[in-house]
This record gives sequence, C-alpha cells and structure tokens, in this order.
Amino acid sequence: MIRQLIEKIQKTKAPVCVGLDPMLSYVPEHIQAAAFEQYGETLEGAAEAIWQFNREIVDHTFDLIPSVKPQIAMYEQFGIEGLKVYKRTVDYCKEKGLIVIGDAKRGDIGSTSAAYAVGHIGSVQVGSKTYSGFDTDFLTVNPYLGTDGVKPFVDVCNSHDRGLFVLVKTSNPSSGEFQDRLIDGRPLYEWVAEKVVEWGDASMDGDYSNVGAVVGATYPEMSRILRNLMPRTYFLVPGYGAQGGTAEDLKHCFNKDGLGAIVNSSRGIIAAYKQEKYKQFGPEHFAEASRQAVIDMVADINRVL
Ligand SMILES: O=C(O)c1cc(=O)[nH]c(=O)n1[C@@H]1O[C@H](COP(=O)(O)O)[C@@H](O)[C@H]1O
Repeated sequence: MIRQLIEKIQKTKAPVCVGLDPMLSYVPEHIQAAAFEQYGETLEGAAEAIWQFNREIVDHTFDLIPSVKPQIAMYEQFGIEGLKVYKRTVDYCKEKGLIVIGDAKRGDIGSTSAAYAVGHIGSVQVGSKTYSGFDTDFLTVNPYLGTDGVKPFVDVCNSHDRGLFVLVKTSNPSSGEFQDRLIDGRPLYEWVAEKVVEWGDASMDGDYSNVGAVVGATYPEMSRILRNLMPRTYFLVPGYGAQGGTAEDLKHCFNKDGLGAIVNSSRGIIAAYKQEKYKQFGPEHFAEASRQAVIDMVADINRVL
C-alpha cells in the first residue's frame, strides 16, 4: 500500500494529506441551514451537514492531492449518524482515487486489536461471506500496549496489503511527558521507533515498509534523529499549520530523495475560509478557499525539499 501512496505523491508532486476533521462550527451557515431544514437540528442533520461539507472539499481538492485523513473522533461525536458519514466519506474519497488514512489511533490487548484491525483495514467473516467494514487504506495505531497490541494490525496489514502509521513522537504540547522520558539513557520515542522498524521489517513494499510512523511537525530536532533511526519508514507528519509547524520544521522528516514523509493539515485546509488570508472567498466559496490553501501548502513544502 505504501508503494501506491508514494506513486500518488510522485504523480501529484504533493507530499500532503488533507485532514477531513469537520467540526460543525466549520460548516458554513448555508450548508447547516439546508441540512437542518431536511432533518431538523438533530444528529442526522449535523451528519448531513458535515457530509455536504466534506463532499465539496473533496470535489475541490482531489486532483491536487494523493490522500486524505478523516479523523474518526469528529464523526463519532455525532454517534452512529456521524460514523455513517465517516464511512460515506471514506468510500467517496476512494471513488475519487484518493488513498484514505483512517485516523482512529487504535491499540488494545491482542484479541481486541485484532477486531479493530479487521474492522478498519481488514475484512470480517459473516457465515460464508466476508465484508470490509470501514475499508480504509491506512490506520493510525497507538503502540502503548506493546508488541502483542500492535501485531494484529501488522498481520492484517500484510494479509490485505494495507498500511499503518504508529504513533512515535506526537505533535501535541504534552507529548514529551511520557514520550521524551529517558529509559536506559534514551528517550522512549527512540525505543518505540526501533520497535516500529522491527514490526515493519516483514512488511516491505518497495523501498519503504507498510508500517509507518507518526512524527509531529512541531519537534523538528527529534524528527532528524528519527529519520536516521528509521530510514525505510514512511512518516505521517501532523502539526503543520494550525499547530504551528512550518515548512522549515519539516525538512528533516524527508529523505534526500524527497520521499519519506507525508504532511497532514486539517483545520488549515478545511477551515481555510475563516482565515484572514482566504477571507475574500467567503463562506459560500469555502471549498475554493480550501483548494487555494492546498496549492499554497504544496508550494510551501516543495520550497524546502
Ligand atoms: O495521528 C495523527 O494524525 C495525529 C498525531 C499527532 O501527533 N498529532 C496530530 O495532530 N494528529 C492528528 O492530526 C490532525 C491535526 O489537525 P490540525 O491541527 O487541524 O491540522 C488531527 O486529526 C489530529 O488528531
């Protein structure tokens, strides 16, 4: 699967991923009003509004980008109606030729991880039939439970040619609280990085492994160390834009060939029309603002590669 992602990155010349993290407050009034008119101010109405919002953003950006990353929490807040829109969004993006990174940060004891893996990137047996529940191409995974919590994801990844991005050094302000703690003289994120390499050894797909790593854009010095420790691991890099990460901060995430990382921006793209820089588009043309924000992000990143 990583091979397909890389091919799309090369074709679009855009090592970026649009984060489909819709909050209702980002959805322009006219879309909310139409959805509420149809379904009332209900969870269904909210879900319809975020679906219409997502669809327009995807329609205005799919030709520029290789991938999207829907964050499942934004859908789960609307319960089952939200989850239906998560799935609808995944399917729509795949129809448009995009690689879909499901951001669910799953990880549990082995048997539970196996069920998560089946539901998100694998397939489930129902009598004589098999079904792929969410059917995303990649899934984000939390490695806190250790090898037996991660292995079921790797197994499904190998059997279904899918990919993972395992949390190694996250972008948030408190990420150092545990991740930077020294164990036998080395920070925890380095120990995790070595495990990610080990877990991914049997999942090579071309020059890179299907088992990737999440490395936040907000800690550039650490990304330099991690790039050296994990030369054949693809990085999913969140934290650009809304969290303060800049193009300069991303340099170390990439290998010399310009590959090795895909940079996510969610709010910076989907809520671009709310920023001063893109205000001229107005809420009616929010998706055009998102398109311009993608064009600007790609140019900004390519400038430092
Ligand atoms: O796994 C992730 O994608 C992730 C890891 C991390 O370290 N930091 C991080 O922000 N994310 C996700 O990346 C997205 C960032 O959103 P923006 O800050 O709006 O660009 C959200 O969906 C986060 O859940």
